[in-house]
Amino acid sequence: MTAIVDVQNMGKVYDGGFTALGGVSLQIEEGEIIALLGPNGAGKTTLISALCGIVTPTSGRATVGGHDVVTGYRKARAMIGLVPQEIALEPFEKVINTVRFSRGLFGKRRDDKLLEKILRQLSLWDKRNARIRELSGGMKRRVLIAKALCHEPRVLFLDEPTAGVDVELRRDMWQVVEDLRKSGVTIILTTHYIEEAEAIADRIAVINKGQILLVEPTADLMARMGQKTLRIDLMERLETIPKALADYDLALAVDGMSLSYTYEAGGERTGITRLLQAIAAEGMALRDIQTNQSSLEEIFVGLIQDETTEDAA
Ligand SMILES: Nc1ncnc2c1ncn2[C@@H]1O[C@H](COP(=O)(O)OP(=O)(O)OP(=O)(O)O)[C@@H](O)[C@H]1O
Repeated sequence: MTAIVDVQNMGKVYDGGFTALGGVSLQIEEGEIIALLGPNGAGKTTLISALCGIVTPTSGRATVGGHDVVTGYRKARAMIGLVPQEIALEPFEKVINTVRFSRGLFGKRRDDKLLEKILRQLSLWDKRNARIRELSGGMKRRVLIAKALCHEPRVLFLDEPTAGVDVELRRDMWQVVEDLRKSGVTIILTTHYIEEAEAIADRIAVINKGQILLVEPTADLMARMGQKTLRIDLMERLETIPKALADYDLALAVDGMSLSYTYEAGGERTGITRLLQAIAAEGMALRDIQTNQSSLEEIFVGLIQDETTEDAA
């Protein structure tokens, strides 16, 4: 299958010499949700701005739906819906008019049926005659999505869709994104919230300092890099870790009532069987055991730190 978005070695050096993108390559398949995950200043907005023709790349190339984003700008842009980070809406305009106007900007014929479908999908139909300034922050964001969708794009870019949004609204937004995917739109979103990427993306591209560090299916990333911790609660208090268990890299809790063992969840050998046998051989009685999967957050922080350490070396 050919990628609907194909980025080849794209670079961006801003006037003044700052390299915001240092040769990024990325292929996005039709119908997927991909998250560009990275800290502030990583280059996420620059990348999507370059794909939308707002920023001119200084090297490399990219196509959207087969159209070059620079030489075939109009055709490429017609396939893209962009939901910007900043909420910039006309406060006195009615919801329906602002969305209708956006469609007109793409030279598309007025289509009230389509508008109704989009506004209903985003739970804005009841608010269609409300003025923008009367809406809550979450609704305003949904108006931005409606505006981005009204020219029937096949690819939707969401630049930090839930920045500054409370937890409940964030979940609503995740549902909106999932519903949009079901309607056939390919979605590329930027975020610094790891849990957001984990919750909704099929694949995650980790980006830092203008470089893509990895692109992987969310589940694989969790499985490949995820560590698990086995917590062993003891019946009796331990002063120190017994010598026979010294090879296991165990941590003893401050209260001496539990041991923690960290292992690679995806590894061929976890060492758990041997560890439990060694514990039994020591005559230690167990109260309980539990495992805990490390979150993508820890993985992400680990990746970014590795980069920083390598830079310093
Ligand atoms: N017009 C510009 N001129 C010069 N430097 C810029 C310009 N726009 C962005 N930058 C710089 O490029 C880097 C990448 O910015 P970008 O907005 O792409 O990052 P981001 O990953 O989207 O960050 P955030 O999560 O904070 O939005 C930053 O260091 C930023 O200061």
